[in-house]
Amino acid sequence: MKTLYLIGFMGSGKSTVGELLHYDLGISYLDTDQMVVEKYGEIAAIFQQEGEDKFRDYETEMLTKTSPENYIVSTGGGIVEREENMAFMKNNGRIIYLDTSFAQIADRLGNDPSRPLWRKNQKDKQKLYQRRAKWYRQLADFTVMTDQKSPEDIAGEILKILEH
Ligand SMILES: Nc1ncnc2c1ncn2[C@@H]1O[C@H](COP(=O)(O)OP(=O)(O)O)[C@@H](O)[C@H]1O
Ligand SMILES: O=C(O)C1=C[C@@H](OP(=O)(O)O)[C@@H](O)[C@H](O)C1
Ligand SMILES: [Mg+2]
Repeated sequence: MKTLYLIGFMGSGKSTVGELLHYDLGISYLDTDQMVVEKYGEIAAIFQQEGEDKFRDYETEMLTKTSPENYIVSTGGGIVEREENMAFMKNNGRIIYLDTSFAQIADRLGNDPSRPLWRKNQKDKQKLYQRRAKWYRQLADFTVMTDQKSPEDIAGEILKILEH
């Protein structure tokens, strides 16, 4: 199976659904954020001490380590901030976009302090959401709407997509 990259905004469920698919399909799993944390430490600390650009370097480093076959990869919401990342995923695997409304994301994340870009004010977060939504849509081979669905239902929809 070609590697599956899950993309979407923070809180769309990439990490949660990625792990479910990993168990359902019995194939290997990676989360680019987890890989960064294991090598470089907590994300909030990286943003604070080294800046977002350095975090993006680490994120790209981890993405380019992922293999084109037999992996489920949950990406970070900002993976689309670099064109080289988008090109890498397009050339190496299949891309599924978890499309979630801003309102639902706000419900899920609340005041989560572990995501530095979620600490911005409401207007900036909405702008970021709109700017990235375009890229997610363009990049995706498939899109799954996630509002009002459980992670299990979303994983089930993806499994159906993979059967075709
Ligand atoms: N379909 C869903 N319905 C309700 N809550 C969800 C759903 N998917 C994820 N969550 C919750 O939203 C939060 C963010 O999920 P996560 O998988 O970390 O998203 P991402 O990796 O896209 O940022 C977590 O608290 C998770 O339990
Ligand atoms: O959207 C972003 O720029 C980010 C999303 C986060 O991952 P999730 O999308 O898994 O929350 C994480 O990579 C970091 O906090 C930056
Ligand atoms: Mg995640």
